[in-house]
Amino acid sequence: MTQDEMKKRAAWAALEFVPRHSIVGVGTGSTVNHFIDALASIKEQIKGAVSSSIASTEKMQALGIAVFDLNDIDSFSVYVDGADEINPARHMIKGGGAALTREKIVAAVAEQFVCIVDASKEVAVLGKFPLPVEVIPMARNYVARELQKLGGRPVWREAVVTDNGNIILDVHDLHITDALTLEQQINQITGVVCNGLFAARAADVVLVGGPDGTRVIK
Ligand SMILES: O=C[C@H](O)[C@H](O)[C@H](O)COP(=O)(O)O
Repeated sequence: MTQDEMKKRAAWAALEFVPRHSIVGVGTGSTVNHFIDALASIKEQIKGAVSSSIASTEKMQALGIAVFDLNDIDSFSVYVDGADEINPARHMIKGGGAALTREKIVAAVAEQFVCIVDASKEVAVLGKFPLPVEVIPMARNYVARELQKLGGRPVWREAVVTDNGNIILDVHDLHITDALTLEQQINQITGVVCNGLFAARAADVVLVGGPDGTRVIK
C-alpha cells in the first residue's frame, strides 16, 4: 500500500467524526485533499466549512462545498487536518505546506482537532521534520539569528510566500523534548507570526492510516 493510499484511508475515516448539519474546519495538504473529496460525498448533509488556506478553499468551492468566513462563525465542533510529524502526546509539527498560521487560527476556534496521518508521520520525538516558522519578511535575518540561539539551523524557504504575504524559515537540527516550551519561546521572538508546533493546541483524536486499516488514538 502506498503512502498516499494510507493518507486516503485516514482521511475517509474522519467522516465519522463530522457531525451532520454542522460547519467543519478544514486544514490543508495532500491528506486533507482526500478529506475534502470525502466531505464532498456528504456535502448535502453539512452546512459547509471554514478553511485554513486559499488552496483548500478553492478545492472545496470547486466541489460545491460552501466556505464560510471564520469571522462569521462563533464556534464549530470539529477541525480536520494533517501533520508532518506527531508524537505520543499528540503534539505536532505542521506547516510543510506553509499553511500553519491559518491552520492554527482555525484549530483555535474548534472544539475538537482530528488529525489525519499515514503511519510514517508518527515519531517518538519531534524535530526530524524541519520546523516551519512564518516570519514578517523584514525580520527574516533577525529571527534566523534568534532561532540559532535556540539550537536550530534555520533555512529560508525561498520560493514560498504564505497566504498572508510572509516568508517561511524551516528550522533544522531540532530535537524537541518540550514542545510546549519551545512553541512559546519561538512565539516570543519579534517578527515571528506563528510557528508550526501545535502543542498548546494538540490533537484530540489521531487517525493513523496504515496497511491494516485505520488506528484511532484518543
Ligand atoms: O502547511 C501544511 C499543513 O500543515 C499540512 O497539514 C502538513 O504539511 C501535512 O501535509 P500532508 O498531508 O501533505 O502530508
